[in-house]
Amino acid sequence: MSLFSVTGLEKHYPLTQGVLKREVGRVRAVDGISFDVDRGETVGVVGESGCGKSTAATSMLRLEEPTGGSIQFDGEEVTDYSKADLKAFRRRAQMVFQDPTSSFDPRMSIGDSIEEPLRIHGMRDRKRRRRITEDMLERVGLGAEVADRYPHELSGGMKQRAALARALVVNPDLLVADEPVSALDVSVQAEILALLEDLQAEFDLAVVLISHDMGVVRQVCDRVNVMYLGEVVEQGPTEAVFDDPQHPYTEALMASIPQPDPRLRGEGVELTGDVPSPSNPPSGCRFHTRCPKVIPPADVDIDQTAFRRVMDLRSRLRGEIDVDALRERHEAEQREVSDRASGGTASHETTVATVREEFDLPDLRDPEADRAVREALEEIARGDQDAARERLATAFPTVCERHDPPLERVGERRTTACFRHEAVESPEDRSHASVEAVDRSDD
Ligand SMILES: Nc1ncnc2c1ncn2[C@@H]1O[C@H](COP(=O)(O)OP(=O)(O)OP(=O)(O)O)[C@@H](O)[C@H]1O
Repeated sequence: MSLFSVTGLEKHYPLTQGVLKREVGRVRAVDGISFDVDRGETVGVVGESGCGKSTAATSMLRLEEPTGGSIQFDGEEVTDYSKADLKAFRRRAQMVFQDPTSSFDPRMSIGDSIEEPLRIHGMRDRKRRRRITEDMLERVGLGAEVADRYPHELSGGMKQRAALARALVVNPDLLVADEPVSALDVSVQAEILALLEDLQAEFDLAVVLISHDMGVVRQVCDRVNVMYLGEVVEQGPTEAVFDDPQHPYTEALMASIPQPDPRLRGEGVELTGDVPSPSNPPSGCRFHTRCPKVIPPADVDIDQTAFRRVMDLRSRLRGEIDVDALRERHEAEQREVSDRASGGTASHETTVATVREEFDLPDLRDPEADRAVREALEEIARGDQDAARERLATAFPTVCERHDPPLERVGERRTTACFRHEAVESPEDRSHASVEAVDRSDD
């Protein structure tokens, strides 16, 4: 059994309205994630800003109360802990935060800050506390003399070293580090990560490392969990995930790592659109509204890029497309090119052309699909975005929207939640794979 594991961990925040604070919805910041970490292991949680990583970190340590799921630590259920149990747990499970400046009291010397947890956990002997503190300062590469200095006298990197010293002074078993290097200069980041690795080996720690940066994860994590909108979409040994990512979101994150050698860059998949709100996550696979590989319907002859663009148009058809603004911009551009256009008499055709251009929609080779897009564009020009959305939803159904892909095993300690995880070559295979996946998700 692992030292620490979470199963179906969930943290929802109520969305309230009015003086009576009536609950009108929920922010599903963390929506049922599961993973484990063992002694001597560093497990990463990676994803874009807002995907729920920090909430996962604080909920798994019960710094905030989770709204669901189980947390196991050394064979015990953390959600059942009494106050006294929690105090003991807080010693054994430490957290390091992103901003080393705000984690120190500016009026306290570094030494006093570091020995404070020892005092809180009952070590009365002042000299002993000081000895341990100085020893810890040496181990994090700062030197005992730093004990008498104040936070403002230290650089960001030094403060993060001191923060590690404070976390480790009580000899914990588990360390949760939330973006421990993202506030630091790039030149200092590698040093702190190397230190974290050394300390982890020395103290035989289980480490959960939270980061938005795939480069950081690659450097220090043995295994990784990729999170999107409150869910884990892929997990596995870091090497394997980087060598052969199974989820398009993982690929997209990897493509965002700066890579000077163009031969080593990923497929260049680009993410379109913003991260949707966790208070109203998309149906089916939550990533389908941005996924470069969203699965087209099997009976429509359409290439991947064109399908993505149709889906981009669809997802904006909740009244989000300001047709008048688009038209005005288009007309202004036209006026610059020629004086022929006379203001205020924009035609229906102009609007259709403008929206088509805005979404970079090509003519489709499948005549029926092409007709559906044309008719939808007409409806948009007439101001009926609902009708256009309905039409496109009917003409371009996708399994990714209708069904939630389950996390499935795709290798040794590897799982992913994507209907495309099987190698698919032809559209026939793809539709077959999708149907199988749908069948499984319906079980
Ligand atoms: N107290 C709260 N009440 C309501 N919503 C919240 C609360 N805390 C966080 N959220 C929402 O939950 C979602 C996840 O936030 P979280 O900070 O965990 O993400 P993150 O991946 O750590 O992002 P970042 O790296 O930017 O901190 C966000 O949409 C955020 O707005």
